[in-house]
This record gives sequence, C-alpha cells and structure tokens, in this order.
Amino acid sequence: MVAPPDNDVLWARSLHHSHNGSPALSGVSLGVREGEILAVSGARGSGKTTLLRCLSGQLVPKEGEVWFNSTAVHTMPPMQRERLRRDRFGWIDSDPVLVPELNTWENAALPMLLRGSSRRAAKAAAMEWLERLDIGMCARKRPHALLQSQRQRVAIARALVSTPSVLFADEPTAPLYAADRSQVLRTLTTAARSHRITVVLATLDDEVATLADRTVVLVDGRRVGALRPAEAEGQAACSLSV
Ligand SMILES: Nc1ncnc2c1ncn2[C@@H]1O[C@H](COP(=O)(O)OP(=O)(O)OP(=O)(O)O)[C@@H](O)[C@H]1O
Repeated sequence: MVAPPDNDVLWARSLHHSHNGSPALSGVSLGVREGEILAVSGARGSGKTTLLRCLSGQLVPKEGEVWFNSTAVHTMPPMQRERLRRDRFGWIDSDPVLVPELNTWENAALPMLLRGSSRRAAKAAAMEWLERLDIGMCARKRPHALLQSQRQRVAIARALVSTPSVLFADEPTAPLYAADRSQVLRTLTTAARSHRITVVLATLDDEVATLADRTVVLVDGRRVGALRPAEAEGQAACSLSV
C-alpha cells in the first residue's frame, strides 16, 4: 500500500466495485484536498453513489484503496469504519430519513446527542443551522408534519451540526423545488467554506458544479474528466479524457 499525498484529505486509487456482478466502478482514482468542494457528476447509473459510498467507508470496494488523511479506510474493521463515519464524516442523501419520534431540532441535533453533548449545547447548535436553512420556525414539529423539502433541510442541518471533516452529499437538492435549490446549495457551500469542511457532492444539477472548486465526471463507472467551475457551465457539451 502506498500512502496518499500529504495535501489530500481523501484519496482513492483504482477503485473497482460491482453490485451483484454488474460493474458500478471501474478503476476510479481521485484525491480531494482539505476544504475543497468537489462535485461528482455523471448520468444516472454512472457510479456516483457507489463512489461516495466507497469514499465514506459505507462500502468496501472490491479492489482499490481509500485513504482518509493517512489512515487506510478500505482495510478498517467494520466497527472502526462506523466510528470514523460517525465522528468525522457527514452524509446527506437525496431522500431524507429522519427519526419519526423526534422533533425537528432533536433530529438535527442527533449527532451531537449521540456523542454525549448536553441537550442545551446540542439544541443551540441545531437551532443555529435550522435558522440558516430557514426552517427554525419548524423546530418543534415532527417529520410527518413537514414537507419533503423541509425534511431535506433538517437532514442537511443534521449533517452539518457536528462540523464534520468531510461532508458527502448524494444529490442533496433532488427533493427541493427549483426556487429552494439555489438557497440551500449556497448555504451548504458557504457553510462548508467558512468551517473548512471538505465536501464531495454527487449531482446531476449544473448549478452545483458551478459552485464547486472542481468537478470530476463519471461515465459508466469510469472517470473521464475534471472540470473547473467556468468549464462546468458548459459541461454537457464536454468530453474530456484523463
Ligand atoms: N444495490 C444495487 N444492486 C444492484 N445494482 C446496483 C445497486 N446499486 C447500484 N447499482 C447499479 O450500479 C450502477 C451504478 O449505480 P450508482 O447508483 O452508483 O450510480 P449513480 O450515478 O449514483 O446513479 P443515480 O444518479 O441514478 O443515483 C448502476 O448500473 C446501478 O444500476
């Protein structure tokens, strides 16, 4: 095993993965610098989710290496990977899953409560994020009383509340109305930049790519290009080879 370059917080080499025999990743390598916002784009089924799940330790790739700082993630025992995910990573899915018995602020505060923070501190941190995401007025509502777009904001607040080192977001704006998308994306990227949170963001949304520092493009499980924001605006027309 070769250790990753010092300036990459996250580093993957030659990842291969298949689901029930059908290939999802075929030799993807990439590095993500600390504080960088990296967009992963590609058509449906191109392997974006599988890549994020491998990078975040949810999935162990069939072949290849994943490193977080100087720690090998792909060789970690399951409990240690679980701890890494809980303590250092945040995750936002396109379909927000909240705990139905908890109200909005408790859902957002959950990572801090699970780590043993006091209710008062956890609530204060959760409320700060809920206000920034324009959902503070729903703090006492349960998930069933919220719109899908409001539930997604709660899931975003929950992912940010404990200031993770790396935030993985898998099509985070998918359940939002177009009018909401821009505001939520800008809140997310501004928060990440101000807190030096590294972000890896899978997306089909061109606006995401323009807010990112860099975009990598997947086609059929292979990495076919890297774009800077100015280029990303016209990415649909691009076909780059690495
Ligand atoms: N659990 C699974 N079982 C079987 N095949 C899967 C599974 N998850 C993904 N796949 C397949 O692996 C390939 C890559 O899927 P993946 O979800 O990583 O792509 P994606 O780019 O995130 O797609 P989408 O934008 O639709 O979420 C696809 O062909 C998909 O059908």
